[in-house]
Amino acid sequence: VVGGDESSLGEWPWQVSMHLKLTTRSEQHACGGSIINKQWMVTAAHCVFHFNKPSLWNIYGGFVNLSELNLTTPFFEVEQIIIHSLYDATDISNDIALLKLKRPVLSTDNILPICLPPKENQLVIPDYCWVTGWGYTEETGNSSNFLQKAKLPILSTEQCQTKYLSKKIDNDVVCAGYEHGTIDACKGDSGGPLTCQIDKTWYLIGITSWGEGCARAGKPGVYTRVSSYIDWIHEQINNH
Ligand SMILES: COC(=O)Nc1ccc(-c2nc(CNC(=O)CCc3cc(Cl)ccc3N3C=NNN3)[nH]c2Cl)cc1
Repeated sequence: VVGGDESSLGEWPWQVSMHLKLTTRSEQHACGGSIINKQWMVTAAHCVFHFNKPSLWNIYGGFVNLSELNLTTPFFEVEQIIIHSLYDATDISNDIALLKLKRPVLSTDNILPICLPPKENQLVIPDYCWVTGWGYTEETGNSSNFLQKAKLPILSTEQCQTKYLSKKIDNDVVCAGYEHGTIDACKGDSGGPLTCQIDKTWYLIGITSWGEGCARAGKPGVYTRVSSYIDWIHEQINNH
């Protein structure tokens, strides 16, 4: 996250770090993700598309400081990876995937699921929501040790389309960002949550997906709109 602030433990208890095992003894934060119930988490399809073997991933939750993780830190193992069948890497559409964890997550103060929104736009999305992650803090920077958070204005689909004239911006994505840029998600944040507090409840409104650079003026972040995939999510969870 560019232009964000450090989060405190327990502030975003659904946020997980997905570590990709590069060799038997080395792994690295690759993407964010969100816990949605005891045994399932949601991330971006592009995070797992080329790495769709469950044994490649270690999932860490309940922490904010990446540098405190070591090879003795407990992690969740992945049982199954379900990538949306209509995910298209060329236009990054349907950028959503579900991971079933091998064992149920025991909720603690620092590990709790985020609510899924109702399908389609039954909820009124507030003017501002929050993006969180351990991604780069500058476009040409590096990832953050501490989980970052940033509040961003939500754009209408029409507004967002005017920012990306060469792309197709439809109602399956939601855009967030200031006209002047400055604050945005960045490399390493993808798969993580865009969350909004509505009537005291936090909802997973978006999944960090793509943008043109990070925090550039007139180039908002583009997030998979979770409310467009609620039927798909429930179908997968009930059938696997
Ligand atoms: C110590 O461990 C590490 O350093 N690990 C580590 C892990 C992952 C990556 C990494 N991840 C990606 C996938 N894309 C994103 O994460 C955000 C895309 C995105 C979304 C929005 Cl909404 C807005 C802007 C952007 N945007 C555009 N340009 N840049 N960002 N690319 C790379 Cl590189 C790099 C290093």
